[in-house]
Amino acid sequence: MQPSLQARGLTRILPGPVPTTLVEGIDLDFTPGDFAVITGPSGSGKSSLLYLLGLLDPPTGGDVLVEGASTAELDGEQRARVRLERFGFVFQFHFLLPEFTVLENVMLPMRQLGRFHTGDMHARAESLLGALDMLPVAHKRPDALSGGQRQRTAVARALANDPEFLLADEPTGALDTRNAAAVFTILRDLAREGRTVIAVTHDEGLAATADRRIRIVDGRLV
Ligand SMILES: Nc1ncnc2c1ncn2[C@@H]1O[C@H](COP(=O)(O)OP(=O)(O)OP(=O)(O)O)[C@@H](O)[C@H]1O
Repeated sequence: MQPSLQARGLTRILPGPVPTTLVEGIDLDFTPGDFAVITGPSGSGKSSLLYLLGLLDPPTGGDVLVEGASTAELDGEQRARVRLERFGFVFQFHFLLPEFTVLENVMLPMRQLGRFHTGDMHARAESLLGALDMLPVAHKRPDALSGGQRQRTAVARALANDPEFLLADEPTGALDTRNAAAVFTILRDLAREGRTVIAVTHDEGLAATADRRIRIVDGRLV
């Protein structure tokens, strides 16, 4: 199968009197349906790699290819557009907007993309929340939810624009064991639907449930 996302010699070194190497020389291929985890010791560069793959940070060397197309020459605005259209992100802390309801939070990326009519956005957000058993709390604000519910809202929001790539940085880091396992099951199911799902995790038990494990030490693949 043709890779959907590729890293080629991916490198990010922060300049300074003593340059800091975050990741160096990473080559990876991902295909639709991949459920991959990135593991490694604290400070090894896991988040840095994920942020590079998600076009959140620019590399200082190498390239990320999306559906075979180089992103090396894109400016900040073009990278943001690719992210909005093709990537969904889930972080350890959900970053939901507290003044909006769950439903409104999920609709926000659709508003940004500007591709959906209001009625369609509403229906789509309800459908995403329904699939994650979140409809009963769709009209609540994030501070009225449990940690697991907030993270499921964050997953629904990440799916708002039907991304090919779902990237998650320690998505279960703030959850208890049961909710953490539930979030991982959701991620696996999303990969089964044909998305490319890549998650950073410290949790060895959860990592063992992924199809593929990418281990990184001192910014390099091992
Ligand atoms: N903006 C930055 N400026 C300076 N150093 C940074 C910056 N971002 C990351 N680092 C350093 O780069 C290394 C890799 O960081 P990164 O967050 O990618 O590691 P990680 O494996 O995700 O760590 P953790 O598991 O603790 O979250 C660490 O030593 C970190 O301190």
